[in-house]
Amino acid sequence: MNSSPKLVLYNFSHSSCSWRVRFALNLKGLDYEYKAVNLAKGEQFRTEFEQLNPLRYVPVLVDGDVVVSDSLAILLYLEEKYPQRALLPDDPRRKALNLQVASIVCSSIQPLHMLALVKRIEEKVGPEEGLLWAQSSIEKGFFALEQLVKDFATRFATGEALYMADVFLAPQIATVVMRFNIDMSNFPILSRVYESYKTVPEFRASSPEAQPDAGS
Ligand SMILES: N[C@@H](CCC(=O)N[C@@H](CS)C(=O)NCC(=O)O)C(=O)O
Repeated sequence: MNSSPKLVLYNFSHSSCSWRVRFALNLKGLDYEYKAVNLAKGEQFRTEFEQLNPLRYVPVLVDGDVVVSDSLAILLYLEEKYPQRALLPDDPRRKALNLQVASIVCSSIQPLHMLALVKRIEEKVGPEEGLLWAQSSIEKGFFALEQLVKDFATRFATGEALYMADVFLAPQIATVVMRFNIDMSNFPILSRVYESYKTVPEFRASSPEAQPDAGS
């Protein structure tokens, strides 16, 4: 009998950061308990959640007595503790490329278009400025990513297999297409790999619409 406690993921259906972790858990075949933190209702500010992550952001993974927040940290933790279905290649060059893509998405793109920031810009600078700021930040990042992966991308961002770069890119592209009306024709490589992601069952199963809190 497996005595390990079940993993618990505190997350929100429509959060792209949460989507990365759901996608990785699915790829690794890890069962987890879904705990919804409804960001639209401000549930990240509840005391119980703040005790798990004082930054009050989702996702947070709980694995027994280990609590990890921040999607990149969670992915690296999962990779070490649950090495099945590796999300980082052995080759140091491709491994670095995967880490670079993941880091760019989570530190140089997503934080620049998070809803709290966009709302603040709309309030302080002007109603149209939030969307324009988000779009220019996303496009700058996507142009850089296109350059970065151009010699490696085939079916997926860094080759024929799905790796960590894809785990970060797939929800990122899906989210900005839906939310920020990004014209993906400017990004032919990202568009091509995005078409591949849409056929991956583990990605589809991790999408916002497939989650128990999708309608909330
Ligand atoms: N670097 C963090 C960022 C986490 C983050 O920005 N989470 C957003 C949702 S994608 C959030 O919880 N926002 C709540 C808020 O802004 O109050 C990660 O990758 O997990």
